[in-house]
Amino acid sequence: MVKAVVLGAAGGIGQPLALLLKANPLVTELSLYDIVNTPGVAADLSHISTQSKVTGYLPPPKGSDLPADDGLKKTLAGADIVVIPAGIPRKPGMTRDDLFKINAGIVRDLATGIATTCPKAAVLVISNPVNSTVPIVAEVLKKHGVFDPKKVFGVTTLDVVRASTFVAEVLGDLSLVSKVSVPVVGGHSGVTIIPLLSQSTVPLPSSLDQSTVDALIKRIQFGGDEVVKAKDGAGSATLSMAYAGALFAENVIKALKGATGIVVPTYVNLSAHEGGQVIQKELGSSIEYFSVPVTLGPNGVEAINSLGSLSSHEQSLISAALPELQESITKGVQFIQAPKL
Ligand SMILES: NC(=O)C1=CN([C@@H]2O[C@H](COP(=O)(O)OP(=O)(O)OC[C@H]3O[C@@H](n4cnc5c(N)ncnc54)[C@H](O)[C@@H]3O)[C@@H](O)[C@H]2O)C=CC1
Ligand SMILES: O=C([O-])CC(=O)C(=O)O
Repeated sequence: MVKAVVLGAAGGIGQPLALLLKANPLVTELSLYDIVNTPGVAADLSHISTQSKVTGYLPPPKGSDLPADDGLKKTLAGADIVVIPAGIPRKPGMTRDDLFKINAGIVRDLATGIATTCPKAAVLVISNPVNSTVPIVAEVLKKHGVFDPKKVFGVTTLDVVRASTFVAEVLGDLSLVSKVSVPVVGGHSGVTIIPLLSQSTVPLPSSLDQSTVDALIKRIQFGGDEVVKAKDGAGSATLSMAYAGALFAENVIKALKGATGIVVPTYVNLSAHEGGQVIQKELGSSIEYFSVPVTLGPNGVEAINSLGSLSSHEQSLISAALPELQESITKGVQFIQAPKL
């Protein structure tokens, strides 16, 4: 039995993500929460002929005697996995960090619901800026004494999905896409996104000139901007993100149910894991959060794996990413530990 929850389920990502989870035979119960429209989305999905029972909740109406988190808590009760795509998306000209002002508070409140209702659930954070929202979730859970570093994940799967697609395009053969896997490490914004092209399962030809490789790295790092620009004010990636989020959620669910050997990059707390401490040493940095290849297991993160052998260019990309990543992590941690009045 697996109860999956989507918080922000009526949004651009939330709806197609909920659809993909409803279509997933591993999910037996699907519960949806948003501040608008969830009863309609849930009713619509509930007619799909798969086994999962679907429910949708809202906050109580204005003037209600019910506590403000009543709908949230009903949604979260008994959850095994909670996926969070709640919050505003970018418009052209904005950075992901520009979303912090609004999304930090949204994620904090949702994390409080998780801490008090389903503290053992796996929490998959999609809301941007992921580099800060994951530390926010962790700090809220710590405050309630229920933080399990094995169970909090920043979803960076879209970067991995993009890397496969763009590499296959450069190779000139999209049919290769299912064979191409590239670890993407670091964080989830601009220069903090570091595709380890030297470890691509389908190697790039050595004849490829450096400017093509540089352009490929840049396209993976700024793939989100490509979509924001094309949507021209109507938001950011939603469908590809729903695909990526459902893929990552499925891997977590499979591992929770006992599947072994699933290795995926995800943005996690490093210092809580032995393998994470090894990476910190390798990086020469005490950075607390980093996207790394992780082995999943029945308790969440089973092990943090090595970054593997890096080219000197990849090492320099990591060095360039660390200051921005550290700043975003500190901003998220301070938002909970030392909130400004
Ligand atoms: N991690 C990643 O790779 C990616 C992350 N994102 C991020 O995902 C987030 C959502 O993006 P979209 O779905 O396109 O936005 P959207 O605006 O279409 O949907 C967001 C939903 O969140 C809901 N919401 C707002 N406050 C809430 C609250 N307190 N509780 C519950 N729900 C609430 C809204 O009502 C809305 O339905 C954005 O922050 C975006 O930047 C987007 C693409 C990729
Ligand atoms: O670019 C954005 O704002 C949304 C996002 O995180 C992505 O598409 O990678």
